[in-house]
Amino acid sequence: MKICVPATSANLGPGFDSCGVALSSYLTIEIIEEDTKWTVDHELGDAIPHDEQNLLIQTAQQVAPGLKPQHLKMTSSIPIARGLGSSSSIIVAGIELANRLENLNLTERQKIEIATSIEGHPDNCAPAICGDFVVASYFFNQNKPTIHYVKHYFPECQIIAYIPHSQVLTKESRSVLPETLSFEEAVKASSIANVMIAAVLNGDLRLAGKMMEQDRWHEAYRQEFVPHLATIREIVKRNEGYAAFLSGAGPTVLILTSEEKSDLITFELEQMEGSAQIEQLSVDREGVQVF
Ligand SMILES: Nc1ncnc2c1ncn2[C@@H]1O[C@H](COP(=O)(O)OP(=O)(O)OP(=O)(O)O)[C@@H](O)[C@H]1O
Ligand SMILES: N[C@@H](CCO)C(=O)O
Repeated sequence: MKICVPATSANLGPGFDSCGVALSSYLTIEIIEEDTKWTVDHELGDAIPHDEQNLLIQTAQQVAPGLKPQHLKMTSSIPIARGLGSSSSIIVAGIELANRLENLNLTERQKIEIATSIEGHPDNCAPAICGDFVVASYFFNQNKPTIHYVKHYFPECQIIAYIPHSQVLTKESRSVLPETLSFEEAVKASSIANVMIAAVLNGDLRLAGKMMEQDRWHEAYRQEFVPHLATIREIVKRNEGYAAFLSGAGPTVLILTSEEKSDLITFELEQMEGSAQIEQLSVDREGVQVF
């Protein structure tokens, strides 16, 4: 059995902690055999545990405490701590691992609820589970966690990810956010997000892109982690791309463009100073899959 989970890009500018899109880069978990202890074979570096300390196993055990240990193989093309949902991908894989090994028959909603309670916000894990574009809300109502979510088709476009080689942990990137915003500022920020979402639903990426670049919730506070964002925005604007915005907590910047502008924008990104990997991606429409 193989579990395959897509990368995700959260926020899309003003959809902070709420909107996300699944992308064509994947984490794959393969069950090799039942064993006497948990082992995770991977080549993702020394910081990622090979034993039951791995977040994959921790999550699976949280969902199904009596799980029998397995020998697993993990491969991933989702870079860690770059803003492409690596932590959500592993949490979603852990939930699916427990689901399949214990025949729990978890529904899509139950998986989203579990993943969100671990991750703290639904904008990466919901699209990792559902695929495509997901808008979600998560709040506590009389101490009860409440989730609402809607999956919708994301318009066809070219997606370019500018992925710096340096890592930024979500925790670190959230620590610079303000604790409060004024009522006036919150109304502005929310109206921009509303138009962004409505434009995506209408298939109007030109308008959606304008709104994606007008975020007022988080990007301004995170500038220290993304000194490259301003230059990328100039390149995208000059070449009439749709938008460039911080992917999740950064430092990756996601660029949306039409097919005809994609090669030129990619070429200009490659000429930029600094070390980054540039990948052309597409929208994953399926979410987590088991083969
Ligand atoms: N394949 C993996 N196996 C085990 N743990 C992982 C794996 N991938 C990510 N993690 C854990 O998730 C952490 C990174 O999560 P973090 O939320 O900081 O970044 P991200 O999910 O890549 O970015 P973002 O949430 O902004 O999209 C890693 O430090 C590690 O603890
Ligand atoms: N909405 C989250 C996504 C990263 O986990 C953030 O921007 O901090």
